[in-house]
Amino acid sequence: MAPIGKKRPLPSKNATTKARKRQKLAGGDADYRSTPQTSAPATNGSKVRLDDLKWNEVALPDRLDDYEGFFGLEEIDDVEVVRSATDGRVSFKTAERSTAKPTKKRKVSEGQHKDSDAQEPQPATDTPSDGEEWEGFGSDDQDQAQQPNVPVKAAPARADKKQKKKKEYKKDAERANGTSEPRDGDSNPFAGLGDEVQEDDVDTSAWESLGLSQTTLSSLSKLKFSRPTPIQSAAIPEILDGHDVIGKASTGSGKTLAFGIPILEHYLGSNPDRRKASRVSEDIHQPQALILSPTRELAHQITAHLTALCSQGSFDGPSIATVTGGLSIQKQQRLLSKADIIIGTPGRLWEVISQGQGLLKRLQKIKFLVVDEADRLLSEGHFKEVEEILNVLDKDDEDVENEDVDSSAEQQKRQTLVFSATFHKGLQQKLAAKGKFGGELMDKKESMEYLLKKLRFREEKPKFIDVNPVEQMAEGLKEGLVECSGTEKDLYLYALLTYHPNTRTLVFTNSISAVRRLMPFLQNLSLPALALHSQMPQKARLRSVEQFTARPGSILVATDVAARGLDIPGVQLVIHYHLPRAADMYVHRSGRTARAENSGSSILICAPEEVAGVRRLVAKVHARRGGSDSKYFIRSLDIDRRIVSKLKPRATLAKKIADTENAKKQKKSEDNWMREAAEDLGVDYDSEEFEGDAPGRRGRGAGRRKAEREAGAMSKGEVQAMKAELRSLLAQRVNAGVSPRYLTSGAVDVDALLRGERNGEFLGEVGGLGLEDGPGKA
Ligand SMILES: Nc1ncnc2c1ncn2[C@@H]1O[C@H](COP(=O)(O)OP(=O)(O)OP(=O)(O)O)[C@@H](O)[C@H]1O
Repeated sequence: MAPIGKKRPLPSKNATTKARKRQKLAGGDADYRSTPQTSAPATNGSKVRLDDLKWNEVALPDRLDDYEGFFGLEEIDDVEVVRSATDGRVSFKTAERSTAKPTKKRKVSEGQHKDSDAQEPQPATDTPSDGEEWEGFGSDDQDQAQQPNVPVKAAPARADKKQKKKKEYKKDAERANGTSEPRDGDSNPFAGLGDEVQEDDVDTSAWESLGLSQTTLSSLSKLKFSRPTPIQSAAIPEILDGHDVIGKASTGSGKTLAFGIPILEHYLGSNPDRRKASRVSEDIHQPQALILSPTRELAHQITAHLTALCSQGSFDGPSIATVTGGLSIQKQQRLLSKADIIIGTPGRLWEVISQGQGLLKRLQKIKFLVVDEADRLLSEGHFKEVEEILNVLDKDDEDVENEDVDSSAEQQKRQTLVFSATFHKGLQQKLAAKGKFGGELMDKKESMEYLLKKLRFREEKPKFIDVNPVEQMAEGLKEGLVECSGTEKDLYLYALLTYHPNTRTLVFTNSISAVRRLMPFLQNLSLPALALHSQMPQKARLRSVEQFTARPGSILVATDVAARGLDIPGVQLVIHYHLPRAADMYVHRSGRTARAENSGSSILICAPEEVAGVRRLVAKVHARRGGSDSKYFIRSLDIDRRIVSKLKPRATLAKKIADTENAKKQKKSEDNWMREAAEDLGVDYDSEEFEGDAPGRRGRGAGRRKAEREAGAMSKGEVQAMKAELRSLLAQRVNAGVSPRYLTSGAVDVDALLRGERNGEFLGEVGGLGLEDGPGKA
């Protein structure tokens, strides 16, 4: 039998019904009435009052919503439920000796609370008639009650442990909030000095000058964030003072909490009784903040960061709705109806707003509008949707359906927070002009100035905070480039990955087709590669990020959809397989490593003809930091070509297998498409006739087509033979020819490499990148 469960008491709805029940009970036929009503220990097998049983709160995963109404569910061990044969009423017998203890809450079984759940706490010493309205299970509860004498299953020990831990958290937070009962010795002003800091907590005195609440400090302490980052120190007080803020700080420097903490503070301030607020209200919420993100993954990540911050304390945190494409719109709409904070990508957000359902009106009353990765959101690509969202946020009264909002007054209240690690030149200049945008700019619809104007800062001069005007790359980042011919990029990628076994690596390409091509290539070489690009189904995208986060040595091959904002701990290496198209993108891609004061490496793979351009691009990024006279020169990594040549046969074979399989897949889907088209037209389709080298069909791409055809024409047996050959190559040791260090199974034999010898010999001279210290140390 399942443990008996009951819900956290809800407020009484009907006092009259309650009184009626009492009367009925006074008539005296409920079994509990025969239970001795004392706090003395119940003896083995004795009947006990429901309230006197040892209820344990069921541990549920930490989350912010109410877990489908199951928060407060309690269960109990070692109790027998006995149903009377005469009147069907049930009573409870403790299977073992237990001490009845008074409880503060009413103990109500699910489905039974409608009248009784608002009763005042009843001590165990109450007389039977005092406030007892438990009537036993009614006939609706046949499943549970029809089986007398079935022992209740023991609650898992893990739940007890978690429960204990939760209580500790709660106590800490209550102390932090000043809401707990005074502890022994609290009357002594020095009593706290001797207290040991909880194992889970860190000293947060460095945050104190920012004027945060004890609740937030307690959460930060539990997150082990002992001090604010520079952008947090600079931005939080300004935001708390009600200013619009434009914040610029390098990648991985904590910008999310720079706006997240003030939003939490606002939430705490406007909901002094958080428990009540979230329990009682079934009403549609008024969201307080709207956070715009350029990518779905970043939106989910911001949600995760804010959830982590809000789930540390004892308060009921804000309800957060993440509104991104690719996931159920209905579910998101449901979440939106009770959201305090909305985080979304412009496309889906616009779709939801356009469907009506009152979201628009509520969005017009938000207190914070956050534009994260602003230079991306305010540039082409997202321009249209952001513009539309900003338009409706500030729509004039007469334009809004059923509008009853004084929009200009509401706009005055909204704070606008704009954050990014990079601002393109135009945007930065405009932002530096601090909100002074002329009316004539309204004509230039496609201009950034127009959008900035649309942001409608509440102040003429938003606070512009640039914490790293001379340093936009993360401090712990090492940069280098590897030069190779254009046709050898795959081989050099393999060489770099081979040199960094068990290293969480992000490989950036400029196209989805490159991701699709590289995936089977790397997987054939037994490398743990995962894909991420915008044409993958959203669930697969999130799964890739999840697996990449969970598996320390994995490799994520991605387009620039992963370049911005993604905060995956322990990314040690970023490889630019294709060169970034712009300097800003180089900053963001490279910023996926060396985050939050960690170190990491960023390596560009370039063809000889690309080197000059790359040097210029990287110098441009660094020029901003060093002034005009200190030109940054990115180093070439001198890879040991002997090792690379030893890797070549396996790379070539892996590529051939991947190409063959791709070509076969492609041919199949093309064949299907052509056949269907032919059927529609009512003509015969002969693939060979169609593919023949008809005169005049030669030209651009003919060579590639021929190679694809050949690859696609390979028999299954031939592919199997290639796979067997690759397997045997991967199993062989690759002798460097200079010392006994070997590469096996697509990964470096780390033990051999680390046996007192410098790994630098593999890559040649790689000083400056830290690679000579061995894999994972970069
Ligand atoms: N005060 C702090 N102390 C220690 N770690 C922190 C602090 N604030 C944030 N972090 C952590 O630093 C990491 C990077 O933060 P975040 O993702 O906000 O960076 P970002 O500046 O937004 O980067 P990007 O520009 O790439 O989006 C996160 O893992 C976050 O949990």
